[in-house]
Amino acid sequence: DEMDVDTIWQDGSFVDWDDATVHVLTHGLHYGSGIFEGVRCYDTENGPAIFRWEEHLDRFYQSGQPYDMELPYSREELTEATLELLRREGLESCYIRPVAFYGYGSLGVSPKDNPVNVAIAAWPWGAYLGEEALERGVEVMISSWRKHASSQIPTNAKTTGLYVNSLLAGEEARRNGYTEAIVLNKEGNVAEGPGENIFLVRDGEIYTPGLSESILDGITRNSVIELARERGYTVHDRATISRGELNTADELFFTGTAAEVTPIRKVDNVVIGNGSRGPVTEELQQAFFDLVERRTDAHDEWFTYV
Ligand SMILES: Cc1[nH+]cc(COP(=O)(O)O)c(CN[C@@H](CCC(=O)O)C(=O)O)c1O
Repeated sequence: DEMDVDTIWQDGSFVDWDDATVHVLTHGLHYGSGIFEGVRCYDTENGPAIFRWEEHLDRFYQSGQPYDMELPYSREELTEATLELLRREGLESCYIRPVAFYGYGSLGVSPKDNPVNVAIAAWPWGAYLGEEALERGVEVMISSWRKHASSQIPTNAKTTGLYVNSLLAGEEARRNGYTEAIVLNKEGNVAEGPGENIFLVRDGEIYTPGLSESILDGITRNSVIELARERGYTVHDRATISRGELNTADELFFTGTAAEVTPIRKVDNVVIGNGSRGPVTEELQQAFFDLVERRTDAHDEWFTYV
């Protein structure tokens, strides 16, 4: 395949990439009844290392909870399968995609006794929003689609079906010539990106929406908050950010496993700060990459070496 990866772990065994298929009457395909994770492995000075695997695994199991979806594999089994997959494929810097879903059985909204299927794939994945984005930043649009409220669907679960909200918002932005969207919540305050959390810098202090704003509890978000506080920044990690504050921000940036730390340089064609990566963003982006590529021995407990 084009990703130059031959095998996928599926329901307990390693299968050829082309054979990793499901039945068209799979429950998850019809009703979005699946959960997934996005994890990065970095090629570090001490060899390939998966960033915060334990926290991603925690969230993977937790994401199934609202749907009574119990994964039929232990943490050890999923961890060993992932390490074995990366070793077999000789993957060093890569993106890991665990997914679980109600499988083939009865149809109808209730998953009844349909099996829970689990797969883990991995492939090389570069800068999520484009190589130049990390340095120059991206131009975003505030989507006309709002984020679903956490009272309607648990926004802290990475539910596959929910990502049609992200698709609607992100494609609307790209259709209009922007790279990515910002999604407001039903109160009209800032939630996050379609696949990223968002941070705002103003007068040297850092703000990011909290869980009450209907966001995903991002692992990169939490890591960057810790890195910022270690560097003496005041971080308001349960902020309510109004739409208007985006325009008067000194700096804005996205965080995510795929997006890493991506500056935002324009919102709806309004220039943010100096119109490129801001100084605080650059400092935290550099700290993040120094950390994940192990040019520092800080937070070694965040790394699972392959
Ligand atoms: C809605 C959403 N919010 C925030 C984040 C950042 O969370 P974290 O990765 O734990 O820092 C992600 C991850 N988005 C994943 C899926 C991207 C995709 O295109 O699929 C990712 O970054 O892997 C989200 O999907």
